[in-house]
Amino acid sequence: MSRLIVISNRVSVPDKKKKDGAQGGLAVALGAALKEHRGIWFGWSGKETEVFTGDLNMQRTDGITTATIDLEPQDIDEYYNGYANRTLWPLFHFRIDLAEYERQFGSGYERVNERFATSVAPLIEPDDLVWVHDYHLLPLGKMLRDRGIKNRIGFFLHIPWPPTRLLVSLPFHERLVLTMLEYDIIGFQTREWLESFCHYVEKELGGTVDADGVIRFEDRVVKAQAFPIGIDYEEFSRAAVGDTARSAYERLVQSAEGKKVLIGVDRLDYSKGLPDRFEAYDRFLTQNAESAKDVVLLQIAPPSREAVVTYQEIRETLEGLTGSINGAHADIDWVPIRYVNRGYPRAELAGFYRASRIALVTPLRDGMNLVAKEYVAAQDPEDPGVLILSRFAGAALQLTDALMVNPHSGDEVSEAIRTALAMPKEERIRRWQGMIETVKNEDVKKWQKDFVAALKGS
Ligand SMILES: O=P(O)(O)OC[C@H]1O[C@H](O[C@H]2O[C@H](CO)[C@@H](O)[C@H](O)[C@H]2O)[C@H](O)[C@@H](O)[C@@H]1O
Ligand SMILES: O=c1ccn([C@@H]2O[C@H](COP(=O)(O)OP(=O)(O)O)[C@@H](O)[C@H]2O)c(=O)[nH]1
Repeated sequence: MSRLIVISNRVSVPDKKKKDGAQGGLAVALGAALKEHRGIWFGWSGKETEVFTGDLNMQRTDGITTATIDLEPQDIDEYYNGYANRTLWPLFHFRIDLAEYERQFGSGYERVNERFATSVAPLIEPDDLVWVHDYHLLPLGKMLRDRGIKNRIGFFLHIPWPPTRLLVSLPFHERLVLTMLEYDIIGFQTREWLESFCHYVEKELGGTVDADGVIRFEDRVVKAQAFPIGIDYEEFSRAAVGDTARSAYERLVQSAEGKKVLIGVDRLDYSKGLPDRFEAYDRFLTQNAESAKDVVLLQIAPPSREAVVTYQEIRETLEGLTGSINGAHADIDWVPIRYVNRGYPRAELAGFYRASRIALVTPLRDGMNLVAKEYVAAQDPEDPGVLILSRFAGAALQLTDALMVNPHSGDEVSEAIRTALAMPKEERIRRWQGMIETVKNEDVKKWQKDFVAALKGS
Protein backbone atom coordinates (compact mmCIF):
# COMPACT_ATOMS: atom_id res chain seq x y z
CA MET A 1 0.00 0.00 0.00
CA SER A 2 1.32 3.48 -0.87
CA ARG A 3 2.16 5.74 2.03
CA LEU A 4 -0.08 8.75 2.57
CA ILE A 5 1.49 12.15 3.19
CA VAL A 6 -1.19 14.35 4.71
CA ILE A 7 -0.48 18.07 4.84
CA SER A 8 -2.64 20.54 6.74
CA ASN A 9 -2.13 23.81 8.55
CA ARG A 10 -2.87 22.28 11.92
CA VAL A 11 -1.48 18.97 13.12
CA SER A 12 -3.25 17.79 16.20
CA VAL A 13 -3.59 14.12 16.93
CA PRO A 14 -6.79 13.72 18.92
CA ASP A 15 -5.66 12.97 22.45
CA LYS A 16 -8.19 11.05 24.51
CA LYS A 17 -6.61 12.31 27.73
CA LYS A 18 -6.73 15.97 26.75
CA LYS A 19 -9.30 17.90 28.73
CA ASP A 20 -10.49 20.54 26.26
CA GLY A 21 -10.88 18.41 23.13
CA ALA A 22 -11.75 21.41 20.96
CA GLN A 23 -9.72 20.60 17.87
CA GLY A 24 -12.29 21.38 15.20
CA GLY A 25 -13.62 18.97 12.64
CA LEU A 26 -10.57 18.81 10.37
CA ALA A 27 -8.14 17.57 13.02
CA VAL A 28 -10.66 15.02 14.25
CA ALA A 29 -11.24 13.66 10.74
CA LEU A 30 -7.58 13.53 9.74
CA GLY A 31 -6.59 11.77 12.95
CA ALA A 32 -9.15 9.09 12.09
CA ALA A 33 -8.09 8.87 8.42
CA LEU A 34 -4.39 8.51 9.21
CA LYS A 35 -4.95 5.59 11.53
CA GLU A 36 -5.99 3.65 8.41
CA HIS A 37 -2.76 4.37 6.51
CA ARG A 38 0.98 4.25 6.89
CA GLY A 39 2.34 7.69 6.38
CA ILE A 40 3.07 11.09 7.82
CA TRP A 41 0.95 14.04 8.87
CA PHE A 42 2.84 17.27 8.21
CA GLY A 43 2.00 20.82 9.24
CA TRP A 44 2.47 23.69 11.63
CA SER A 45 3.11 22.79 15.28
CA GLY A 46 0.99 25.72 16.44
CA LYS A 47 4.18 27.10 18.07
CA GLU A 48 6.20 30.25 17.43
CA THR A 49 9.93 30.50 16.81
CA GLU A 50 11.93 33.72 16.65
CA VAL A 51 13.66 32.77 13.39
CA PHE A 52 12.33 30.18 10.97
CA THR A 53 14.68 27.16 10.75
CA GLY A 54 12.50 24.59 8.97
CA ASP A 55 13.65 22.01 11.55
CA LEU A 56 11.24 19.09 11.61
CA ASN A 57 9.90 17.75 14.84
CA MET A 58 8.98 14.10 14.14
CA GLN A 59 6.83 12.22 16.65
CA ARG A 60 4.78 9.09 16.86
CA THR A 61 1.55 9.56 18.84
CA ASP A 62 -1.28 7.07 19.11
CA GLY A 63 -0.16 5.18 15.96
CA ILE A 64 0.29 8.33 13.83
CA THR A 65 3.63 9.82 12.69
CA THR A 66 3.60 13.59 12.70
CA ALA A 67 6.19 16.03 11.35
CA THR A 68 5.80 19.65 12.37
CA ILE A 69 7.55 22.97 11.88
CA ASP A 70 7.40 26.11 13.99
CA LEU A 71 6.57 29.47 12.37
CA GLU A 72 7.77 33.02 13.02
CA PRO A 73 5.36 35.51 14.64
CA GLN A 74 5.16 37.43 11.35
CA ASP A 75 4.24 34.21 9.51
CA ILE A 76 1.45 33.47 11.96
CA ASP A 77 0.20 37.00 11.71
CA GLU A 78 0.17 37.28 7.93
CA TYR A 79 -0.56 33.70 6.90
CA TYR A 80 -2.84 32.19 9.60
CA ASN A 81 -4.47 35.22 11.25
CA GLY A 82 -4.12 37.29 8.08
CA TYR A 83 -4.72 35.78 4.65
CA ALA A 84 -6.28 32.50 5.87
CA ASN A 85 -8.59 33.89 8.54
CA ARG A 86 -9.09 37.57 7.67
CA THR A 87 -9.22 37.23 3.90
CA LEU A 88 -10.15 33.73 2.69
CA TRP A 89 -12.30 32.50 5.60
CA PRO A 90 -14.79 35.40 5.53
CA LEU A 91 -14.84 35.52 1.71
CA PHE A 92 -15.41 31.77 1.38
CA HIS A 93 -18.19 32.00 4.01
CA PHE A 94 -19.92 34.69 1.90
CA ARG A 95 -18.89 37.54 4.25
CA ILE A 96 -17.15 39.90 1.84
CA ASP A 97 -18.07 42.67 4.29
CA LEU A 98 -15.53 41.15 6.70
CA ALA A 99 -12.85 40.15 4.18
CA GLU A 100 -9.65 42.21 4.36
CA TYR A 101 -7.40 42.52 1.34
CA GLU A 102 -3.99 43.47 2.69
CA ARG A 103 -1.02 43.00 0.39
CA GLN A 104 1.27 41.77 3.20
CA PHE A 105 -1.25 39.02 4.07
CA GLY A 106 -0.93 37.70 0.52
CA SER A 107 2.85 37.72 0.56
CA GLY A 108 2.95 36.10 4.02
CA TYR A 109 0.58 33.40 2.76
CA GLU A 110 2.82 32.66 -0.23
CA ARG A 111 5.95 32.72 1.94
CA VAL A 112 4.53 30.22 4.43
CA ASN A 113 3.27 27.95 1.64
CA GLU A 114 6.83 28.02 0.20
CA ARG A 115 8.17 27.15 3.66
CA PHE A 116 5.75 24.23 3.93
CA ALA A 117 6.82 23.01 0.47
CA THR A 118 10.55 23.25 1.22
CA SER A 119 10.16 21.43 4.54
CA VAL A 120 7.86 18.63 3.41
CA ALA A 121 9.35 17.90 -0.05
CA PRO A 122 12.31 15.84 1.31
CA LEU A 123 9.88 13.57 3.20
CA ILE A 124 8.03 12.57 0.02
CA GLU A 125 9.13 9.27 -1.57
CA PRO A 126 8.35 8.33 -5.20
CA ASP A 127 5.35 6.05 -4.48
CA ASP A 128 3.71 8.27 -1.86
CA LEU A 129 0.28 9.78 -2.32
CA VAL A 130 0.15 13.40 -1.18
CA TRP A 131 -3.06 14.85 0.27
CA VAL A 132 -3.19 18.60 0.98
CA HIS A 133 -5.97 20.10 3.12
CA ASP A 134 -7.89 23.33 3.25
CA TYR A 135 -7.81 27.01 2.45
CA HIS A 136 -4.53 27.67 4.26
CA LEU A 137 -2.67 25.71 1.60
CA LEU A 138 -4.43 26.32 -1.74
CA PRO A 139 -1.18 26.94 -3.71
CA LEU A 140 0.94 24.23 -2.04
CA GLY A 141 0.56 21.69 -4.86
CA LYS A 142 2.09 24.12 -7.37
CA MET A 143 4.98 24.83 -4.98
CA LEU A 144 5.63 21.10 -4.61
CA ARG A 145 5.60 20.72 -8.42
CA ASP A 146 8.15 23.57 -8.60
CA ARG A 147 10.39 21.43 -6.38
CA GLY A 148 10.18 18.48 -8.74
CA ILE A 149 7.49 16.45 -6.91
CA LYS A 150 5.80 14.32 -9.58
CA ASN A 151 3.65 12.22 -7.24
CA ARG A 152 -0.12 12.22 -7.39
CA ILE A 153 -1.23 15.18 -5.28
CA GLY A 154 -4.79 15.75 -4.13
CA PHE A 155 -6.45 18.70 -2.40
CA PHE A 156 -9.55 18.75 -0.21
CA LEU A 157 -11.37 21.96 0.75
CA HIS A 158 -13.16 21.71 4.11
CA ILE A 159 -15.03 25.00 3.76
CA PRO A 160 -17.46 26.30 1.11
CA TRP A 161 -16.24 27.48 -2.30
CA PRO A 162 -17.82 30.91 -2.95
CA PRO A 163 -19.89 31.84 -6.01
CA THR A 164 -17.82 33.35 -8.82
CA ARG A 165 -19.35 36.82 -8.35
CA LEU A 166 -17.96 36.89 -4.79
CA LEU A 167 -14.61 35.27 -5.54
CA VAL A 168 -13.74 37.87 -8.16
CA SER A 169 -13.59 40.47 -5.36
CA LEU A 170 -10.33 38.81 -4.25
CA PRO A 171 -7.27 40.54 -5.73
CA PHE A 172 -5.22 38.04 -7.79
CA HIS A 173 -8.02 35.45 -7.66
CA GLU A 174 -6.94 34.05 -11.05
CA ARG A 175 -3.38 33.50 -9.91
CA LEU A 176 -4.60 31.63 -6.83
CA VAL A 177 -7.02 29.35 -8.68
CA LEU A 178 -4.47 28.62 -11.42
CA THR A 179 -2.09 27.19 -8.79
CA MET A 180 -4.85 24.75 -7.82
CA LEU A 181 -4.88 23.27 -11.31
CA GLU A 182 -1.51 21.63 -10.49
CA TYR A 183 -3.34 19.09 -8.30
CA ASP A 184 -4.50 15.79 -9.79
CA ILE A 185 -7.74 15.81 -7.85
CA ILE A 186 -9.66 18.52 -6.01
CA GLY A 187 -12.34 17.55 -3.49
CA PHE A 188 -15.21 19.59 -2.06
CA GLN A 189 -17.69 18.82 0.71
CA THR A 190 -20.81 19.18 -1.47
CA ARG A 191 -21.97 19.41 -5.07
CA GLU A 192 -22.87 23.04 -4.48
CA TRP A 193 -19.26 24.09 -3.78
CA LEU A 194 -18.02 21.81 -6.56
CA GLU A 195 -20.34 23.49 -9.07
CA SER A 196 -19.22 26.96 -7.96
CA PHE A 197 -15.59 25.97 -8.53
CA CYS A 198 -16.33 24.55 -12.00
CA HIS A 199 -18.32 27.67 -12.85
CA TYR A 200 -15.29 29.82 -12.00
CA VAL A 201 -12.96 27.65 -14.09
CA GLU A 202 -15.25 27.92 -17.11
CA LYS A 203 -16.26 31.57 -16.84
CA GLU A 204 -13.08 33.20 -15.54
CA LEU A 205 -10.30 30.94 -16.81
CA GLY A 206 -11.92 29.65 -20.00
CA GLY A 207 -11.26 26.01 -19.03
CA THR A 208 -13.65 23.16 -19.83
CA VAL A 209 -15.38 20.81 -17.42
CA ASP A 210 -16.98 17.55 -18.57
CA ALA A 211 -19.91 15.70 -16.99
CA ASP A 212 -17.53 13.65 -14.79
CA GLY A 213 -15.89 16.75 -13.34
CA VAL A 214 -12.75 16.46 -15.46
CA ILE A 215 -11.31 19.93 -15.92
CA ARG A 216 -9.09 20.73 -18.89
CA PHE A 217 -7.06 23.90 -18.96
CA GLU A 218 -4.08 24.32 -21.32
CA ASP A 219 -1.97 21.18 -20.67
CA ARG A 220 -3.55 20.39 -17.30
CA VAL A 221 -6.18 17.73 -16.58
CA VAL A 222 -7.66 17.82 -13.07
CA LYS A 223 -10.55 15.88 -11.63
CA ALA A 224 -12.97 17.75 -9.32
CA GLN A 225 -15.45 15.85 -7.19
CA ALA A 226 -17.59 16.07 -4.04
CA PHE A 227 -16.59 13.91 -1.04
CA PRO A 228 -18.80 14.75 1.96
CA ILE A 229 -16.82 14.24 5.14
CA GLY A 230 -18.29 12.16 7.97
CA ILE A 231 -17.54 11.31 11.58
CA ASP A 232 -15.75 8.25 12.92
CA TYR A 233 -19.11 6.61 13.59
CA GLU A 234 -17.70 3.44 15.10
CA GLU A 235 -15.47 5.28 17.57
CA PHE A 236 -18.07 7.93 18.37
CA SER A 237 -20.97 5.57 18.96
CA ARG A 238 -18.73 3.44 21.19
CA ALA A 239 -17.74 6.54 23.17
CA ALA A 240 -21.41 7.52 23.43
CA VAL A 241 -22.17 4.48 25.60
CA GLY A 242 -18.90 4.63 27.59
CA ASP A 243 -18.41 5.73 31.20
CA THR A 244 -17.34 9.30 30.40
CA ALA A 245 -20.40 9.90 28.22
CA ARG A 246 -22.67 8.28 30.81
CA SER A 247 -21.49 10.54 33.62
CA ALA A 248 -21.69 13.61 31.38
CA TYR A 249 -25.24 12.55 30.50
CA GLU A 250 -26.17 12.17 34.19
CA ARG A 251 -24.58 15.50 35.06
CA LEU A 252 -26.61 17.38 32.47
CA VAL A 253 -29.88 15.53 33.12
CA GLN A 254 -29.62 16.16 36.88
CA SER A 255 -28.73 19.80 36.54
CA ALA A 256 -31.56 20.37 34.03
CA GLU A 257 -34.08 19.27 36.70
CA GLY A 258 -36.64 17.89 34.28
CA LYS A 259 -36.34 20.71 31.74
CA LYS A 260 -35.78 19.91 28.09
CA VAL A 261 -32.26 20.80 27.03
CA LEU A 262 -31.48 22.53 23.73
CA ILE A 263 -27.80 22.18 22.89
CA GLY A 264 -25.43 24.10 20.63
CA VAL A 265 -21.75 23.19 20.20
CA ASP A 266 -19.72 25.51 18.00
CA ARG A 267 -16.32 27.15 17.82
CA LEU A 268 -16.83 30.80 18.64
CA ASP A 269 -16.96 31.83 15.00
CA TYR A 270 -19.23 34.34 13.24
CA SER A 271 -19.96 31.74 10.54
CA LYS A 272 -21.79 29.60 13.11
CA GLY A 273 -24.69 32.06 13.42
CA LEU A 274 -24.66 32.26 17.21
CA PRO A 275 -26.16 35.76 17.66
CA ASP A 276 -29.03 34.88 15.28
CA ARG A 277 -29.56 31.64 17.21
CA PHE A 278 -29.68 33.43 20.57
CA GLU A 279 -32.08 36.02 19.19
CA ALA A 280 -34.33 33.29 17.79
CA TYR A 281 -34.31 31.57 21.19
CA ASP A 282 -35.16 34.91 22.82
CA ARG A 283 -38.08 35.19 20.40
CA PHE A 284 -39.19 31.67 21.30
CA LEU A 285 -39.12 32.52 25.02
CA THR A 286 -41.11 35.71 24.45
CA GLN A 287 -43.71 34.09 22.20
CA ASN A 288 -44.10 30.94 24.34
CA ALA A 289 -44.00 32.34 27.86
CA GLU A 290 -46.13 29.45 29.19
CA SER A 291 -43.55 26.77 28.19
CA ALA A 292 -40.40 28.90 28.43
CA LYS A 293 -39.41 27.61 31.85
CA ASP A 294 -39.59 24.01 30.65
CA VAL A 295 -36.48 24.49 28.52
CA VAL A 296 -32.87 25.50 28.91
CA LEU A 297 -30.28 26.26 26.22
CA LEU A 298 -26.76 24.94 26.77
CA GLN A 299 -24.36 26.67 24.37
CA ILE A 300 -20.82 25.30 24.37
CA ALA A 301 -18.60 27.77 22.50
CA PRO A 302 -14.83 27.30 22.80
CA PRO A 303 -12.90 30.43 21.77
CA SER A 304 -11.27 30.29 18.36
CA ARG A 305 -8.72 32.42 16.40
CA GLU A 306 -8.57 34.87 19.27
CA ALA A 307 -5.96 37.14 17.69
CA VAL A 308 -8.44 38.13 14.97
CA VAL A 309 -10.61 41.17 15.80
CA THR A 310 -13.82 39.81 14.26
CA TYR A 311 -13.52 36.82 16.61
CA GLN A 312 -13.04 39.12 19.61
CA GLU A 313 -16.12 41.04 18.49
CA ILE A 314 -18.31 37.95 18.17
CA ARG A 315 -17.32 36.99 21.70
CA GLU A 316 -18.34 40.40 23.04
CA THR A 317 -21.61 40.31 21.09
CA LEU A 318 -22.53 36.95 22.56
CA GLU A 319 -21.61 37.93 26.09
CA GLY A 320 -23.87 40.98 25.73
CA LEU A 321 -26.73 38.96 24.24
CA THR A 322 -26.50 36.22 26.88
CA GLY A 323 -26.59 38.86 29.61
CA SER A 324 -29.60 40.67 28.18
CA ILE A 325 -31.60 37.51 27.36
CA ASN A 326 -30.89 35.97 30.76
CA GLY A 327 -31.64 39.29 32.45
CA ALA A 328 -34.96 39.64 30.65
CA HIS A 329 -36.28 36.09 31.18
CA ALA A 330 -34.49 34.54 34.21
CA ASP A 331 -36.13 33.85 37.53
CA ILE A 332 -34.64 33.01 40.92
CA ASP A 333 -34.64 29.30 40.06
CA TRP A 334 -34.08 29.37 36.29
CA VAL A 335 -31.60 30.83 33.81
CA PRO A 336 -32.55 30.34 30.14
CA ILE A 337 -29.05 30.23 28.61
CA ARG A 338 -26.01 28.42 29.97
CA TYR A 339 -23.23 29.90 27.91
CA VAL A 340 -19.94 28.07 28.34
CA ASN A 341 -16.74 29.46 26.82
CA ARG A 342 -14.69 26.28 26.92
CA GLY A 343 -14.29 23.07 24.99
CA TYR A 344 -15.08 19.52 26.13
CA PRO A 345 -13.67 16.17 25.00
CA ARG A 346 -15.93 14.48 22.47
CA ALA A 347 -16.76 11.60 24.82
CA GLU A 348 -18.35 14.14 27.18
CA LEU A 349 -20.07 15.90 24.30
CA ALA A 350 -21.61 12.55 23.36
CA GLY A 351 -23.28 12.38 26.79
CA PHE A 352 -24.46 16.02 26.53
CA TYR A 353 -25.89 15.38 23.05
CA ARG A 354 -27.79 12.33 24.28
CA ALA A 355 -29.24 14.27 27.20
CA SER A 356 -30.52 17.03 24.89
CA ARG A 357 -33.97 16.96 23.30
CA ILE A 358 -32.93 19.40 20.57
CA ALA A 359 -29.67 20.30 18.85
CA LEU A 360 -29.49 23.77 17.33
CA VAL A 361 -27.04 23.61 14.44
CA THR A 362 -27.70 26.90 12.68
CA PRO A 363 -24.56 28.18 10.93
CA LEU A 364 -24.98 30.95 8.35
CA ARG A 365 -22.53 28.95 6.17
CA ASP A 366 -20.56 25.84 7.00
CA GLY A 367 -18.49 23.50 4.84
CA MET A 368 -20.01 20.43 6.50
CA ASN A 369 -20.60 20.63 10.29
CA LEU A 370 -19.66 17.44 12.09
CA VAL A 371 -21.51 18.40 15.26
CA ALA A 372 -24.81 17.75 13.44
CA LYS A 373 -23.68 14.21 12.63
CA GLU A 374 -22.31 13.58 16.12
CA TYR A 375 -25.65 14.64 17.64
CA VAL A 376 -27.50 12.10 15.50
CA ALA A 377 -24.96 9.36 16.32
CA ALA A 378 -25.28 9.94 20.08
CA GLN A 379 -29.09 9.60 20.31
CA ASP A 380 -31.04 6.89 22.08
CA PRO A 381 -32.73 4.96 19.21
CA GLU A 382 -35.85 4.46 21.38
CA ASP A 383 -36.22 8.14 22.28
CA PRO A 384 -34.10 10.32 19.98
CA GLY A 385 -33.90 14.08 20.03
CA VAL A 386 -34.57 16.47 17.15
CA LEU A 387 -31.89 18.06 14.99
CA ILE A 388 -32.68 21.63 13.91
CA LEU A 389 -30.33 22.24 11.01
CA SER A 390 -29.42 25.25 8.89
CA ARG A 391 -30.04 24.75 5.19
CA PHE A 392 -26.69 26.49 4.66
CA ALA A 393 -24.56 23.80 6.31
CA GLY A 394 -23.00 21.20 4.01
CA ALA A 395 -24.60 18.57 6.26
CA ALA A 396 -28.08 19.73 5.13
CA LEU A 397 -27.60 18.04 1.76
CA GLN A 398 -27.25 14.68 3.52
CA LEU A 399 -29.37 14.98 6.70
CA THR A 400 -32.58 15.78 4.89
CA ASP A 401 -34.76 14.42 7.73
CA ALA A 402 -33.62 17.17 10.09
CA LEU A 403 -35.95 20.11 10.81
CA MET A 404 -34.48 22.43 8.22
CA VAL A 405 -34.35 26.18 8.90
CA ASN A 406 -33.15 29.43 7.45
CA PRO A 407 -30.82 30.56 10.28
CA HIS A 408 -31.34 34.23 9.39
CA SER A 409 -35.04 33.98 10.18
CA GLY A 410 -35.73 34.31 13.90
CA ASP A 411 -39.37 33.36 13.28
CA GLU A 412 -38.47 30.18 11.45
CA VAL A 413 -35.98 29.03 14.09
CA SER A 414 -38.35 29.93 16.94
CA GLU A 415 -41.13 28.01 15.19
CA ALA A 416 -38.81 25.02 14.66
CA ILE A 417 -38.03 24.96 18.40
CA ARG A 418 -41.78 24.86 19.12
CA THR A 419 -42.32 22.09 16.57
CA ALA A 420 -39.39 20.07 17.91
CA LEU A 421 -40.58 20.32 21.52
CA ALA A 422 -44.05 19.13 20.53
CA MET A 423 -42.88 16.45 18.11
CA PRO A 424 -44.39 13.01 18.85
CA LYS A 425 -41.93 10.22 19.59
CA GLU A 426 -42.91 8.30 16.40
CA GLU A 427 -41.93 11.25 14.24
CA ARG A 428 -38.66 11.75 16.15
CA ILE A 429 -37.81 8.09 15.61
CA ARG A 430 -38.75 8.20 11.94
CA ARG A 431 -36.62 11.28 11.26
CA TRP A 432 -33.69 9.89 13.28
CA GLN A 433 -33.81 6.58 11.40
CA GLY A 434 -33.60 8.52 8.14
CA MET A 435 -30.46 10.29 9.33
CA ILE A 436 -28.57 7.61 11.24
CA GLU A 437 -28.13 5.45 8.14
CA THR A 438 -26.35 8.31 6.37
CA VAL A 439 -24.20 9.13 9.42
CA LYS A 440 -23.25 5.47 9.78
CA ASN A 441 -22.64 4.64 6.11
CA GLU A 442 -21.08 7.90 4.96
CA ASP A 443 -18.54 8.06 7.73
CA VAL A 444 -14.98 9.36 7.84
CA LYS A 445 -13.60 5.99 6.74
CA LYS A 446 -15.66 6.07 3.56
CA TRP A 447 -14.63 9.69 2.99
CA GLN A 448 -10.93 8.91 3.17
CA LYS A 449 -11.31 5.65 1.20
CA ASP A 450 -13.18 7.40 -1.62
CA PHE A 451 -10.72 10.29 -1.73
CA VAL A 452 -7.64 8.08 -1.66
CA ALA A 453 -9.12 5.86 -4.41
CA ALA A 454 -9.70 8.95 -6.56
CA LEU A 455 -6.21 10.20 -5.74
CA LYS A 456 -4.72 6.91 -6.89
CA GLY A 457 -6.70 7.40 -10.08
CA SER A 458 -8.53 4.09 -9.56
O1 LIG B 1 -7.77 25.22 13.09
P1 LIG B 1 -8.69 26.32 13.57
O2 LIG B 1 -8.37 27.64 12.95
O3 LIG B 1 -8.81 26.36 15.06
O4 LIG B 1 -10.17 25.94 13.09
C1 LIG B 1 -10.74 24.65 13.22
C2 LIG B 1 -11.10 24.06 11.86
O5 LIG B 1 -12.19 24.83 11.35
C3 LIG B 1 -12.61 24.55 10.01
O6 LIG B 1 -13.30 23.32 9.93
C4 LIG B 1 -13.92 22.85 8.74
O7 LIG B 1 -13.71 21.46 8.60
C5 LIG B 1 -14.72 20.60 9.14
C6 LIG B 1 -14.33 19.16 8.78
O8 LIG B 1 -14.27 18.98 7.39
C7 LIG B 1 -16.09 20.95 8.57
O9 LIG B 1 -17.09 20.09 9.11
C8 LIG B 1 -16.41 22.41 8.94
O10 LIG B 1 -17.63 22.77 8.31
C9 LIG B 1 -15.31 23.34 8.44
O11 LIG B 1 -15.55 24.64 8.97
C10 LIG B 1 -11.41 24.64 9.09
O12 LIG B 1 -11.79 24.37 7.75
C11 LIG B 1 -10.27 23.75 9.54
O13 LIG B 1 -9.13 23.93 8.69
C12 LIG B 1 -9.89 24.12 10.94
O14 LIG B 1 -8.88 23.25 11.43
O1 LIG C 1 -15.95 21.55 22.99
C1 LIG C 1 -15.79 21.04 21.88
C2 LIG C 1 -16.36 21.60 20.72
C3 LIG C 1 -16.18 20.95 19.51
N1 LIG C 1 -15.45 19.79 19.46
C4 LIG C 1 -15.33 19.06 18.19
O2 LIG C 1 -14.91 19.89 17.13
C5 LIG C 1 -15.50 19.44 15.92
C6 LIG C 1 -16.16 20.61 15.24
O3 LIG C 1 -16.33 20.28 13.89
P1 LIG C 1 -17.37 20.98 12.94
O4 LIG C 1 -17.26 20.33 11.63
O5 LIG C 1 -18.74 20.95 13.54
O6 LIG C 1 -16.94 22.53 12.88
P2 LIG C 1 -15.52 23.28 12.75
O7 LIG C 1 -15.16 23.71 14.13
O8 LIG C 1 -14.54 22.32 12.18
O9 LIG C 1 -15.81 24.45 11.88
C7 LIG C 1 -16.48 18.33 16.26
O10 LIG C 1 -15.90 17.06 16.02
C8 LIG C 1 -16.70 18.54 17.74
O11 LIG C 1 -17.05 17.39 18.47
C9 LIG C 1 -14.89 19.23 20.59
O12 LIG C 1 -14.25 18.20 20.53
N2 LIG C 1 -15.09 19.88 21.79
